[in-house]
Amino acid sequence: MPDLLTEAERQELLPPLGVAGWGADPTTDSLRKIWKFRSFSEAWGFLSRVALLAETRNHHPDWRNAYNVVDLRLTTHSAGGLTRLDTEMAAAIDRLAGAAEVQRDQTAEIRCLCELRHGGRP
Ligand SMILES: C[C@H](O)[C@H](O)[C@H]1CNC2=NC(N)=NC(=O)C2=N1
Repeated sequence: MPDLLTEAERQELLPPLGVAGWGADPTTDSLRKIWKFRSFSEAWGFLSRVALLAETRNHHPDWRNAYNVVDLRLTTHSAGGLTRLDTEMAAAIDRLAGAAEVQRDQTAEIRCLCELRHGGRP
């Protein structure tokens, strides 16, 4: 089983991920990132690539997809928190996202293209 990150490892590994738009979800000790793609098709392409990566690494994200938005969390369930599997997977996922807008404020409501139908401004 992978070891939980030590405090020193967190201080080394997490800040660069923060710069890349990953947030720390304190309640579940996980990394979270939210992408907004130009279409559902692009979001689904990304999900497919991440799914294949997850299978090859046997390490799986917890995620939600609403139309063009992907909201993804990484944690190591068996260890009960963050391990190197998560930080390494976060970096690998970043290489798969392509052209997508990152929603950095994770406290803001998630707005997807579907709201256009209701007169919203995504
Ligand atoms: C049996 C199998 O190795 C485990 O269930 C794996 C699969 N994928 C996993 N993914 C994640 N994120 N955490 C785990 O603990 C985990 N465990």
